[in-house]
Amino acid sequence: MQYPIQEQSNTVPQAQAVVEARNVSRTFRSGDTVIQVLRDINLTIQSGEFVTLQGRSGSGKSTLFNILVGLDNPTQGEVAILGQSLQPLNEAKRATLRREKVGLLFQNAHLVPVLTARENVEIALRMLLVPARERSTLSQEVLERVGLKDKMEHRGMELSGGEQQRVALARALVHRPRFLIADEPTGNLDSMTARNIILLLRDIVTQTGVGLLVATHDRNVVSAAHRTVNIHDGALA
Ligand SMILES: Nc1ncnc2c1ncn2[C@@H]1O[C@H](COP(=O)(O)OP(=O)(O)OP(=O)(O)O)[C@@H](O)[C@H]1O
Repeated sequence: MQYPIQEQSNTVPQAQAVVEARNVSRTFRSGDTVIQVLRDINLTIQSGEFVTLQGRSGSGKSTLFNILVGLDNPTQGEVAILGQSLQPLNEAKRATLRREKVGLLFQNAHLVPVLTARENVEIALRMLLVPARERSTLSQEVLERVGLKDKMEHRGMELSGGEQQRVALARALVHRPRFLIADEPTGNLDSMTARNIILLLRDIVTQTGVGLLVATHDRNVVSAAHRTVNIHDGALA
């Protein structure tokens, strides 16, 4: 059976824009009031690039993230993932592009507590109709990659916060996405555990060539990144 996971290669792919926002603006309407939440955003993340997004609460980070992965539409401008503009695509095609090419990581791991680490990771592959044997092999490989070789058969509820976040990272990476987007991934972790996750993210970017965008207030994440962009009142500084 064919499924859309690329063959693993030891060479990092040539730099390519994994996501590109061009002149993106977003307004919301509340009664007669129009609220401008994003203003003329231009942002490109290349493959192999680790970029952080910093901004105060309410500055527009979540709104931008939703638009970058096609969960919301800009009022003006456009977004392309790997050169494919999202705006002409219908919901089903966007969902497919997201499942195949994008990895999502959040502050909370959101594991299914009664499933094992491996089963939690396999969920991402079930949605891509990957056959059972491949699901198991790919999930084991990526769990090993995030340092959980010995905990694969532990249930989500038996893992520490840092281990759960590693499983969530494995789940976000198992289908070999080209664009990984993370919202405060170290927000719930103690500083030592957070540091390990940051080093792991950096290694993964270098080794796989995934493009990574992280919204964070964590100075250690910012200093590990190649570049930081600041958002203020919906505009990039
Ligand atoms: N659907 C909506 N309707 C009206 N206003 C909205 C809507 N979604 C977001 N906003 C407003 O847009 C602004 C930016 O919200 P957003 O959630 O993007 O900020 P944020 O930077 O992610 O904040 P935080 O760090 O607190 O999560 C806020 O003022 C919010 O109230």
